Amino acid sequence: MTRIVIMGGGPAGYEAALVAAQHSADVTLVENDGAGGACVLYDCVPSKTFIASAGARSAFRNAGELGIQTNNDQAAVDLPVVHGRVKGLALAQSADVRARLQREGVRLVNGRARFADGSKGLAQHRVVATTPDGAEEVLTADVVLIATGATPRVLQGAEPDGKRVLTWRQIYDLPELPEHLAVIGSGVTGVEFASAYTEMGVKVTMVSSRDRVLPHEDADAAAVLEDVFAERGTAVVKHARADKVENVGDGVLIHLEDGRTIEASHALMTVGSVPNTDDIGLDKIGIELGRGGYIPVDRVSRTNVSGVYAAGDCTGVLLLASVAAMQGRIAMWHALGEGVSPIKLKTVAANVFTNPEIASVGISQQAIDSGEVPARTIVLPLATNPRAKMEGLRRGFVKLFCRPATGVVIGGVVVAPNASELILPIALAVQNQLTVEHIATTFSVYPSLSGSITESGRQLMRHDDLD
Ligand SMILES: Cc1cc2nc3c(=O)[nH]c(=O)nc-3n(C[C@H](O)[C@H](O)[C@H](O)COP(=O)(O)OP(=O)(O)OC[C@H]3O[C@@H](n4cnc5c(N)ncnc54)[C@H](O)[C@@H]3O)c2cc1C
Ligand SMILES: NC(=O)c1ccc[n+]([C@@H]2O[C@H](COP(=O)([O-])OP(=O)(O)OC[C@H]3O[C@@H](n4cnc5c(N)ncnc54)[C@H](O)[C@@H]3O)[C@@H](O)[C@H]2O)c1
Repeated sequence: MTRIVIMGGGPAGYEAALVAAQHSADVTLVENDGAGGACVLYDCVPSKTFIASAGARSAFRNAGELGIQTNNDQAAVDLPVVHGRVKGLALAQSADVRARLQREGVRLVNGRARFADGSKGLAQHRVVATTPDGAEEVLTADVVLIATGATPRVLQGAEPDGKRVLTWRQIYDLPELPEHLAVIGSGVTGVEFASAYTEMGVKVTMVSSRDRVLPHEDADAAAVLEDVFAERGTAVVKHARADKVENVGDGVLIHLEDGRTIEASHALMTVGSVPNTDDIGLDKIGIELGRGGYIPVDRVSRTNVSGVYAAGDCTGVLLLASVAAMQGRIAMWHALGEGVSPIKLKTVAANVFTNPEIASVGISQQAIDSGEVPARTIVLPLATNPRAKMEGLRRGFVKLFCRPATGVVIGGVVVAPNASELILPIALAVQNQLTVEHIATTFSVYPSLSGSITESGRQLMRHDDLD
């Protein structure tokens, strides 16, 4: 029986463990914090639960436009209930993951794992698990999966204190909503929290080191978000790189590299993550870290060391729970001799959980505009969609990209409420090389936002006919 040791119990680790157990391997998973990992306990699950409460407040406040008057247009936030719900759901989800792993026969060890091989190049590996009480257990493995995830990046001079200078893992301990929150870093994490706190009624200032928010996402989508921020009074300070963040007692003072300063009551640091790779004994087995401290892997999650795989945020491939889980599964299928397809990043669907949401899949508009990928494109503003009009939605769009000659769908972007749900038909098309004709001739419900997706297909098809 193949002995497998997994270091870390986030989506990469636990999904791998499930696959390995289903293939009758002997699986031990060593996890430091709790089943589900940082994804479930501190990052993805808590943030999306918080965002759900923020969205409920917005829906309540916006009901007036549709003719529904509420008695209290302020829609008060009961923060202990919101935070209690966030933490409760995270713990419940972690317990579910734990129960599932145990049901499938995975052995769980609560502790910190590190390699302890006596020399490099061995056929079997030794992993030492140190439990919270300091006890050590030595595990021998034919295959090891490193799935240790990542941790919030700390800027020197802006060390979080948990009171006024905060990481996203500390905000759910605040007794009250911040009066004025400065969100430092305008990547996905930053804009999600800026959007959610704005919806909660908090004054928010975004500190963006670039000329726009979401520098890695679709530029038109980011522009919609900036418009929404402007309409709701969320300031975006651009070309602003924070050098130092001071807790000045009754607030924070943010010093920018160019000498400007920004005052706020609290600062939320969303300046990225660093992989958890520096104290797990990689030197003992001969893995050299790549740029940013990530573990280099190939498309079936192999490291350069035989029998050692890595998956998830510690590899820096695409920092998403879905990708982590797929890398983990692929690692186990490969290690256990199953037929496996290398991971295909061009088909990954992702979503930014702002209001409106921004979902995307496949080739980007930027790759098309730069001439890297030839494509025909269409953009349909949601304002033309009957369902959007009924629901009072003014912003958002559907974009669809296809190959010029064949009409095969190669990507798309949706900016809409629930874009995370609407992207699936485009993802399905990209994954299965469907054409715009397939999309155009599929029935969508009338009236529905997804009608804009089938209409995009029809508009691109019309170009086809003219070719
Ligand atoms: C605020 C935020 C929101 C996000 N929202 C989304 C989202 O909506 N959708 C999405 O797809 N992705 C989201 N992500 C990204 C997603 O959370 C990560 O991609 C995902 O958690 C990666 O999973 P992982 O298994 O690699 O690592 P993790 O979830 O980080 O789990 C790794 C675990 O390993 C443990 N560990 C570390 N070292 C050791 C050791 N030596 N021994 C034992 N255990 C160890 C850690 O304590 C941790 O529990 C979000 C990220 C952030 C920061
Ligand atoms: N909905 C989701 O799926 C979701 C949510 C959150 C995060 N994630 C994933 O996690 C990954 C990390 O995202 P992230 O937003 O946490 O990190 P990031 O690295 O993408 O963004 C951090 C931003 O902070 C900026 N920054 C760095 N130092 C700064 C400084 N001193 N002052 C001002 N700005 C500074 C950087 O320029 C960057 O734009 C992403 O790949 C994302 O896909 C996904």
